[in-house]
Order: sequence, then C-alpha cells, then structure tokens
Amino acid sequence: MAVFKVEGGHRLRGEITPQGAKNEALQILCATLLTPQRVVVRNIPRILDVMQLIELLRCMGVEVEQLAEDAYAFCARDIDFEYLKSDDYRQRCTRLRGSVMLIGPMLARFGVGYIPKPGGDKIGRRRLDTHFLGFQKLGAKFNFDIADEFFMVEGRELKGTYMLLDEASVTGTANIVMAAVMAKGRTTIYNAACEPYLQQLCKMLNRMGAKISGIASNLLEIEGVEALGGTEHRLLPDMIEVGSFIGMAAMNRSELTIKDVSFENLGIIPAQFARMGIRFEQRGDDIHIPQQDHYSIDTFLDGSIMTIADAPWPGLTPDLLSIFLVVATQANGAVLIHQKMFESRLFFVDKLIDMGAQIILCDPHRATVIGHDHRLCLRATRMTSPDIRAGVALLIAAMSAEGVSTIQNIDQIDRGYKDIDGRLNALGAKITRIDDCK
Ligand SMILES: CC(=O)N[C@H]1[C@@H](OP(=O)(O)OP(=O)(O)OC[C@H]2O[C@@H](n3ccc(=O)[nH]c3=O)[C@H](O)[C@@H]2O)O[C@H](CO)[C@@H](O)[C@@H]1O
Ligand SMILES: C=C(OP(=O)(O)O)C(=O)O
Repeated sequence: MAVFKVEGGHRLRGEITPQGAKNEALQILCATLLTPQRVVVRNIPRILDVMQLIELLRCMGVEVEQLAEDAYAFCARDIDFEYLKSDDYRQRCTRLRGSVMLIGPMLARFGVGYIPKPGGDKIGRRRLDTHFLGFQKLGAKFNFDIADEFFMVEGRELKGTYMLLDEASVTGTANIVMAAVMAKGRTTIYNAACEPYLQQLCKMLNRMGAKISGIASNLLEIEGVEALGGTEHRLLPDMIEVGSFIGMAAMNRSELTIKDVSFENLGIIPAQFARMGIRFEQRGDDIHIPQQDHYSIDTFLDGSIMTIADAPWPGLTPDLLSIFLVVATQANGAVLIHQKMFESRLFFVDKLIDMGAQIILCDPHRATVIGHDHRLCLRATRMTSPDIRAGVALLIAAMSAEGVSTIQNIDQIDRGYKDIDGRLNALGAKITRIDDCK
C-alpha cells in the first residue's frame, strides 16, 4: 500500500486549477447508459473512483474512447447482462459509491437493473432506501437479497407519479431522475437534492431530450419522453477540491490562486471560509488567497461559539467539514464542528489530537476545536487516511506540522484528488509518494 512522506513547514505559492468534480463525474458517467448514442464528457478527473467507473462501463459493454487526457466518448449501444451476474461486476461495483447510480439508467432503458451493495467511504450508515422507494413509486418491483447484498429492480413500464423523498439523498435523487426520464407521464420529485452535481446532470439530460424543470430547486418535474440521444457535457470544477485548497492555503499561511473555480456554483462555501476569518478575493472566476499569519473565527451575533454544520444543498456540504475542522486547529478562536449526516466521519480527530491540536470530540457527530493561532506548531506523526476528506485534512495537518509525517492508505486520497502530491509539490510542498510500502 502506497504512503506519503510529508515534510512539514513549507509554504505554498502559485496557481492551482481544480480538477473536474468527482461526484458530478460519477452521475454523468452513469447517465451515458441512457442512450445508444454517443455522449462526450470533458474535464474528467483522473482519479481512482472515476477511472474505476469508466472501466466498469467498458466491462458492461459500453464502447469507451479516450479523446484527450480529460475527455472520453461513451456509446452504450447495448449492455452485456451476462456480465452483470459475474463476480467481476460485483467486485468492481463494491469499489466505489458511484456505482449505485448505474441501476436507475439500466431500469429506465432496459427495464431491469442489478447492483451489489456499493462501496465508497466508510463514514457511517449509508442507507439506500430513498433510491429503491423511488423506483418502486415508479412501478418497479424491488428485490434485495440480504445475504448476498444484491439489489434487483424490474419494471418494463415505469409510470410517472408524485413522490416526496424520505431524505434529500444526492445519489438517490440522481438515480430516481434517471429512472424517471423515460417513464410514461409526469413525475414530480419533492425534497429532491439539488447540489450543482444534480443541476449539471439534469441539464445534460435535457440536452439529451429529457424534459426536466425545477432544476436547482427541491421540486423537480419530469415529463417522460420516448428516448434520449447523444450530447456533449463538461464537468464543473470540483467544489470540494476548491474548498480543500482554500483551507490548505490558510493553514499553511500560503499565498495561492485557485483558477477557474466557477464561483457561482460554490454556494455557501466561500462565505463559510470567510466566517473562519480566512481572507480571499474573487478575481474574475479565480479565488486569490493572500498570505495571512492569523485568521480569527467569528462568533455568532450574541457572542456564542460558532457552529459549522452540514446540511443538504444549498447548505454546507458534509464533504468539507473535515477541512474546516483541521483549519480551525490553527485559527484564533473556537468552533463547534457538527457533522449531522454521517456518524463516523470525525474519528480522525484522534490523530490531530496526537499532533497537538486542541479538540474535544463531544460525540460521534460533534467536535469542539480551540485554535492555536499558530502559537504552537502541530507535531509530525504517523497516520492512516480513513476516508477521502479526512485523508486530505490529515495531509493539510502534516504539511503544516514540524517534522516529517507519514500518511498510510493514500489510495483513499487518490480516490478523490488527482495527482495531489505532484500538484502540491509544484507549489512548494514536500510530499514523497512511496509505492508498495510494506
Ligand atoms: C458519490 C457521491 O455523490 N457521494 C456524495 C453523496 O453521497 P450519498 O448520495 O451516498 O449521500 P446521501 O445524500 O444519500 O446521504 C448522506 C447521508 O446524509 C444523511 N442525510 C441525507 C439527506 C438529508 O436530508 N438528511 C440526512 O441526514 C443520509 O441519511 C446519509 O447518511 O452525498 C453525500 C452527502 O452530500 C456526500 O457526502 C457524498 O460525497
Ligand atoms: C464521501 C465521499 O465520497 P463517496 O460518496 O464516493 O464515498 C466524498 O467524496 O467525500
């Protein structure tokens, strides 16, 4: 398993361009199954999860052509349903969360879909009820083999209907939208998730011939159509990478320009960093973070300790809370980080505490952080990346620490961040990747 050796204390300087969005890529790639025609996708990030999904599509029988470093064409003329019964299919699906979104398009186009329990970050319970309740509302039959952890849906004649989702699930909404685009009649989805990932998916589906309105809201109306055609699509920059870089610059007292961030699609993210006391400037579509020796966390109006909590979009994405947490360890002031959605995403704070951070883990969902204001430097240590975002939070901590840290299990980071060591080293970081470390 590869590891990173990180020599701390090197400030960053320069420009960095975010990769295409991981979670959007996973939706868009699954949507290519909805048409026998060619779909071209650009700005695809070369990260483990995305490359694995492309490979999975290929194994399913989709013709995949690489057009450029970050552009691929997909043509899903047919699907090899025999392959879907194989161990190989099962193994590949369990490597990533995004594979769950293959089932909605399969159901829409072929009337059946199979999927094993997907993989992804082990960050707490990750139920799939919303997905399958939605398919059932559309008239599909659902079968779950609990021993085998295998989901099956069947429905040759899906019918549009009204549904109120039991939660605003991101992948659940994407799956149901993709299942509904070719259903007979009108589907109304209330309490839909509406992250930019979903907005992008719906826009792409409309370009393919779908009739979806209410995009960017939690009320989607879908008028079913007979068939979808090909299109071209460009992924947005990854807002989680943008947030990670803002946090990294602040914690390492670095000057950084993040290029082409698609500011209008960042939602509340910049404002939340501003509440952490981090200064930045919007320059066209870039974000410039000046070098700053201190940043002071706001309090609430009544003077009480600020809370940073996740919420469905347009609230703050849970995928950035680990970054806010690590950045707070060197802020002036205190903050309560409240991870409402996932119950196992904050345990990595143990490592930060070992490094000298002042954190009290109140319970699995809440951690109070009292910043050092750089009066005390974190100490280097040996750590393991438990999930994508905690992995990057630990990387940020290691980059700011005194001495050389080791981060194991960096595959977790590679799942979501393209060539992170190469790109950060180009800005002045000292990160060495050691492959096949025993
Ligand atoms: C591949 C992909 O796109 N993964 C993202 C997707 O995962 P994913 O689609 O799996 O996550 P969901 O949106 O389904 O739900 C995430 C968690 O939040 C809880 N929940 C969800 C909605 C809600 O209104 N209330 C609530 O408590 C769920 O019970 C679940 O535990 O969305 C998550 C939430 O933004 C992100 O962390 C993941 O990076
Ligand atoms: C939780 C995440 O990913 P996944 O849903 O793919 O596990 C993430 O991107 O932070």
